Amino acid sequence: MAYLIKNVSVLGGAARDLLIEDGVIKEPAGENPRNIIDGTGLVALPGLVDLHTHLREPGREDAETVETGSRAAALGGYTAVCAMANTSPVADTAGVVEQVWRLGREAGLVDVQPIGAVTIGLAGERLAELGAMADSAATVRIFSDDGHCVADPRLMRRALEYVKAFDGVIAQHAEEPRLTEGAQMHEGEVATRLGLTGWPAVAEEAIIARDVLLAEHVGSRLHVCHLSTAGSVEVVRQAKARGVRVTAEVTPHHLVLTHDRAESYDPVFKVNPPLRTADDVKALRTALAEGIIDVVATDHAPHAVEDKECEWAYARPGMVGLETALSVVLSTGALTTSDGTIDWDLIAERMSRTPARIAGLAEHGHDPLPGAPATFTLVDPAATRTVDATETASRSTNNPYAGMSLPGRIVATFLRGEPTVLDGKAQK
Ligand SMILES: NC(=O)N[C@@H](CC(=O)O)C(=O)O
Ligand SMILES: [Zn+2]
Ligand SMILES: [Zn+2]
Repeated sequence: MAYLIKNVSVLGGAARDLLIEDGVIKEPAGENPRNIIDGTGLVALPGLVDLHTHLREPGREDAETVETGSRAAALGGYTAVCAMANTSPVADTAGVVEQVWRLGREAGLVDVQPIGAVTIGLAGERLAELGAMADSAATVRIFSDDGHCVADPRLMRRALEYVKAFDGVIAQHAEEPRLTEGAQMHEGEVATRLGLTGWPAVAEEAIIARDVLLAEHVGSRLHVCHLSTAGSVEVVRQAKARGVRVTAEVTPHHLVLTHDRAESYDPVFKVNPPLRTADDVKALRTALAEGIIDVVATDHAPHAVEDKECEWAYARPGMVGLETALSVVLSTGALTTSDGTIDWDLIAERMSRTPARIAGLAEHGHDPLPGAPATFTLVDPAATRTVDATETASRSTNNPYAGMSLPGRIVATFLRGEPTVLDGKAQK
């Protein structure tokens, strides 16, 4: 079906019309199609790409499935998500990554690109079959033991060496396990006051420092998951200045929430790495604007009610984030031009083009202009909404923004010319 989008601003530019036909964007000419979308006041962005999503299938379909997570992603303006490997069974074989990839195709809401585990069962002892996953139908290029750190430096080195052959990348959950035993939240004054065991910033920074040296030594690609401290920013800054092939992501929640949220003892705020200090938040925003942090990635981590609505110490870490990511980023004002207006080009860079490039997703990250694949999203930047945790396509409601008023609303999302979202509603 063809669509005509009238009067839409592409990346903040002057209003124009776009024809969506045969899976691509065209210059409108001749007879107009019957389906017309009024784009007045809307901004077209390349479909967002998430490098870090937990879809929970196989194994915890009560918390999320590939389909429900894909729907949440489309509603958040995403057209591709990279699915983390910490499922049950773990995505550490060609069979499991192909299963996730196939479920994503069947759901048809976003492209689901599986991430493969680095080590068998995420146990940190033996390398998984990285080559078989790379050669599989899922063509895995990103490998991660996320949820766990590849703590053994020899294994990390081997993994970096191995993926170099096919330009793969190791995405590290940077957490020195000996420094975070029993940790419940960020190590600092709030943890001291609440009497909770702390997760010190240096547990993250020490691993990132080690890994950039390993990546430099091997000449391979390292990606730092959910970077959360000002010190980590400095380690990455120095490594980039030396030419190390390192990229880094920040989550929306680490850009707005701080460790004092734990004072509520509400486990919805329990997450790894933990919410940090206001100074860290400031440093992360600046680093994202500068490009020391390359991308925003959601770390969408849905959890079933019984794993969240319990005592803080027993609750699983993680929070949902796909449906609110763009709004949260807009709310920070971090990606603005010198006159304070939203820098849509920079948003496209951090949330679509760069993640697409890191993941090797050639069909994503293209500006929505004639000639490009019709894989894009339409945002209403003037809209505001109050977040309701239960109004979600996700199976889980562990939403830390509940009750907050956030700017921006996704009006439509298209994947290869097919609408996955129209009028803010999922089409499948
Ligand atoms: N971020 C989290 O707190 N939890 C993630 C794992 C992870 O990203 O480390 C999860 O799988 O629930
Ligand atoms: Zn992690
Ligand atoms: Zn994660």
